[in-house]
Amino acid sequence: MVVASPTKLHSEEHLAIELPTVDLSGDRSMVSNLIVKACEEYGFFKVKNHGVPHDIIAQMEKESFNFFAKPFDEKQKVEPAKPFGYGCKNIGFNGDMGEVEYLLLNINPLSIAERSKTISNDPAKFRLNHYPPMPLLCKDEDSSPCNQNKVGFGEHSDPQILTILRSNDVGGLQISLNDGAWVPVTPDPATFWVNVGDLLQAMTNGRFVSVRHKALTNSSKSRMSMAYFAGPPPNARITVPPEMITPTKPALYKPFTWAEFKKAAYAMRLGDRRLGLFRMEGDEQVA
Ligand SMILES: O=C(O)CCC(=O)C(=O)O
Ligand SMILES: [Fe+2]
Repeated sequence: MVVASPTKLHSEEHLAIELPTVDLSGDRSMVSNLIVKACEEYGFFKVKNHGVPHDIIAQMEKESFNFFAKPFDEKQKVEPAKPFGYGCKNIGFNGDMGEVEYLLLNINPLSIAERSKTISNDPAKFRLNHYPPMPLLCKDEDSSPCNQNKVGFGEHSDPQILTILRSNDVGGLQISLNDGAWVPVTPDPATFWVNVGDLLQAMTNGRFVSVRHKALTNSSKSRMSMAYFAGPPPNARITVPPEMITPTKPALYKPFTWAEFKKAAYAMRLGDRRLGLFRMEGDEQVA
């Protein structure tokens, strides 16, 4: 893995960074070390040689495009996304909007939970996001060229343990570094991205970072992303292994259950820092 030092691009807010890539066919202990480092540094990494057959992914992408190409009335015949179904522009329940339409699906219960003690199928969420092409926005009323991509999915972190994300070959995803700079993620349809979610940040006492990210639309091409959100069972208590709590690194968060966290998250806006609600008393940090 090579992580190049950041270099400024022409646009002030974007950094060109080579994000960590983990080759899952590599030596297991090396793979683990790379994953830990990536989760600490970025909360985000790419996996290659993941073993999911290309033709299955291609078929899923084709079926997803077929669904979103249907007339709006027809798509609306699917249940509204509460919690599973079709949604358009409205993201969540608190007024967040984006240039995205999506399908939230439940996952075959046998597929994941049988293989994992931590990840639950209760309910497991799979999300298809479709970002139709959108004309560029103009910055000001003056004569400067129109060069701003519209936001498809606004800035947020994912609440679960981790997310496995994949898109077609159209760019748009950006991740935020600790200092707030945005890094565009180069699309790579043969690979998956893994995002650390809020729960994993809490479970590691802040050692792994829940990556903030957003997706912009493209001006001429449709973008399609697929995300699997891995969460625990609702009554799971989110705790930190004792060895991760030390005098110099005291517990950052009060214990909570996933059900409590979800309830709090559903009452907040997409971009709110939910973990802030569970910080230990007297800790003035936001998340
Ligand atoms: O479309 C993307 O690449 C990101 C989507 C996303 O962040 C989400 O569904 O939570
Ligand atoms: Fe996300």
